[in-house]
Amino acid sequence: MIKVGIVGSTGRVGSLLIDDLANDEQAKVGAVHVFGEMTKQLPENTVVTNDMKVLLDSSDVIIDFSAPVATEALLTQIVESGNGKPLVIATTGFNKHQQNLLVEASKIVPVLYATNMSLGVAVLNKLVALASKTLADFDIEIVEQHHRHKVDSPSGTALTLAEHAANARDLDLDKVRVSGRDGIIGARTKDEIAVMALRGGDIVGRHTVGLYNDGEFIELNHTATSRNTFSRGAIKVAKWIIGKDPKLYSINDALGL
Ligand SMILES: NC(=O)C1=CN([C@@H]2O[C@H](COP(=O)(O)OP(=O)(O)OC[C@H]3O[C@@H](n4cnc5c(N)ncnc54)[C@H](OP(=O)(O)O)[C@@H]3O)[C@@H](O)[C@H]2O)C=CC1
Ligand SMILES: O=C(O)C1=N[C@H](C(=O)O)C[C@H](O)C1
Repeated sequence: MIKVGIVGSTGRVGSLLIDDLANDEQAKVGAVHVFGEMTKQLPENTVVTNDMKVLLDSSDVIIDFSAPVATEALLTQIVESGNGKPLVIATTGFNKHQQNLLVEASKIVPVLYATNMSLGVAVLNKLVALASKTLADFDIEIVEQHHRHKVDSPSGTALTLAEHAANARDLDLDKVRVSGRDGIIGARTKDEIAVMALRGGDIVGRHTVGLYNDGEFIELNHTATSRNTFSRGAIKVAKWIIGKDPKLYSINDALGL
């Protein structure tokens, strides 16, 4: 059995990972990193720790749905020690330093980073690239909606969708991204890509990429209706990444897209 180590094990998705792994025939929970208190019943012999080294030593692969500072501690442990285990990183909201650490860690162990672990969003990214390139005159606007507890904005998925749109048009997203409109801001500029966030209730995750022109528009939408979509997607790619060479992989590599 593959022993999975979980960072963010007490969280909304981490908790589902524990449930999904209890029903998996190839993988089980080997160890959990606990920051606060673990109240959930764990399988017998699960290693419970607040030490990233112990977590790594007790696991064959790590799945991380946590917070940027927690992922940073995991990555730092690997970069400073020069060894570790394959990583599946799903946490969003990283700063530049944390993004660099991800790249450094991927020179030591295989790392798959995906801002969204669903098959649907992986395909949506491709559709957005195609539509953005083909419909070159259309205005691109992205809206994401999430539950009231989400702490980062805009979502990692929305930023990844925006990157696909910008890259397809040879634009630098940092230069063209708009994150708010308020007051007499002037007319929309041709290349800008707005990424707007709504928060409320228990919305699992909804992303809409609109391409608007005079006389017609297209809206490409993905809605996650269950958080298990993410936990099960992460378990699938965790099985795939074991045995791979150190490198930064995308979810498309794992899904063969
Ligand atoms: N890529 C994808 O498909 C998806 C990504 N996500 C991302 O995953 C992350 C987690 O989401 P979600 O489960 O909803 O969040 P939660 O807030 O429910 O869970 C966060 C987890 O991280 C732990 N944590 C927080 N701070 C620290 C810290 N300083 N050190 C160690 N552990 C810490 C929490 O522990 P404690 O309970 O003790 O506070 C908790 O276990 C977010 O970044 C979210 O955007 C979410 C869904 C899908
Ligand atoms: O925090 C969440 O819930 C989600 N976060 C991810 C993101 O920021 O894109 C993925 C998903 O939309 C749910």
